[in-house]
Amino acid sequence: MVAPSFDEIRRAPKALLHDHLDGGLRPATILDLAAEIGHELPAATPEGLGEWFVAAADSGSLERYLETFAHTVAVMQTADALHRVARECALDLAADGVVYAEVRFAPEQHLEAGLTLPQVVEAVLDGFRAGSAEAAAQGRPIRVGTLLTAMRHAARSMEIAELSIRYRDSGVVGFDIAGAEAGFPPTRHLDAFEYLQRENSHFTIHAGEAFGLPSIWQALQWCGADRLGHGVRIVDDIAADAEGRNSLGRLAAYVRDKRIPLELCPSSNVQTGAAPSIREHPIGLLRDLRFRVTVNTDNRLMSGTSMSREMALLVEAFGYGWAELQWFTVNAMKSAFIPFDERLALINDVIKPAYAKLA
Ligand SMILES: O=c1[nH]cnc2c1ncn2[C@@H]1O[C@H](CO)[C@@H](O)[C@H]1O
Ligand SMILES: [Zn+2]
Repeated sequence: MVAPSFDEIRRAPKALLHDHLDGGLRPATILDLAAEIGHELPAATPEGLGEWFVAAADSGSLERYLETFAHTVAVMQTADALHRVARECALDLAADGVVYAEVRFAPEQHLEAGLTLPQVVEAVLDGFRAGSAEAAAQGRPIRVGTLLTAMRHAARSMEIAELSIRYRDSGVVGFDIAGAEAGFPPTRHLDAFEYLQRENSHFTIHAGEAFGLPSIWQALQWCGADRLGHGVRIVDDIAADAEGRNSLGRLAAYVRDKRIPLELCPSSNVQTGAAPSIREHPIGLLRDLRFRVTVNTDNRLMSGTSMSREMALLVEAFGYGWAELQWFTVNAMKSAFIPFDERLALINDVIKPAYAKLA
């Protein structure tokens, strides 16, 4: 078997469930926007700035990794800036061969210059629409769904959940909580999750990244999350016996039995210290055990990565071929928050025919 090359992976259709809008700006755009508002940056060229983000995020701790977002959030405070960033996000993902993406951001972080929450959401949704239309015109169709994130240390999750329902027919497909995990358990936002369940809505929760099993357990069994953002620490509930057979604890078994999607983000996990290296990333074990594994970018800017690069890293580390790459892609599509018939159409009309040709 010849390993899929980077160029081939770029051409293959890919599905992405976990990507932060404020973690994926083009460095040149940050420079432009910062100049307009007089925001001081740690580097003066696109190359230098890109390298700075990766180096600063390469910190071994989620808290320090998150500090780098101060610079991206600072330049995303006007409707024009939000529109530009969202438009470029759709174009960049489409250029990388992503055909379906759920992109998330926290509206509450974009109010510093006087925008209201609805204005923030509308600017981003418009930007995604514009970028997707341009990408389609260039022969690279992409469907972008938006997830609204509430910051777990703050107290606006109910408001943001309501916002996600208000815009559910205009491009918002779900809800999430993000930010530092230790000390901010999912149940802090239980009222928001219960509200969303009553609204028949979908949500994912960042859990099991910088904190372990209790966070995953709460996200699923108290809050009712449809998917786990990262969820990588579920391996703490898997043990190998003397013969090397893996046995699953009750929580890990539940996650696998219920086909709970894991939004794994290999490079990001190495940077925050959630995994020692790509080669030692639990994705290898979780795939072997047939958990519903998906591959994601998390923050393309902070990790200097793309969907194609994450897949290429896995091909290199684990010897994966087209069968595995198709499996990751179909898993993601099955786990998407858009309606079932639309997921099926992408799987059957776009993804499977393309991988059949590549294999
Ligand atoms: O991997 C992550 N874990 C937890 N929080 C994150 C991660 N990546 C980004 N954010 C946080 O989510 C906010 C909204 O997009 C970002 O501003 C960042 O603070
Ligand atoms: Zn994330």
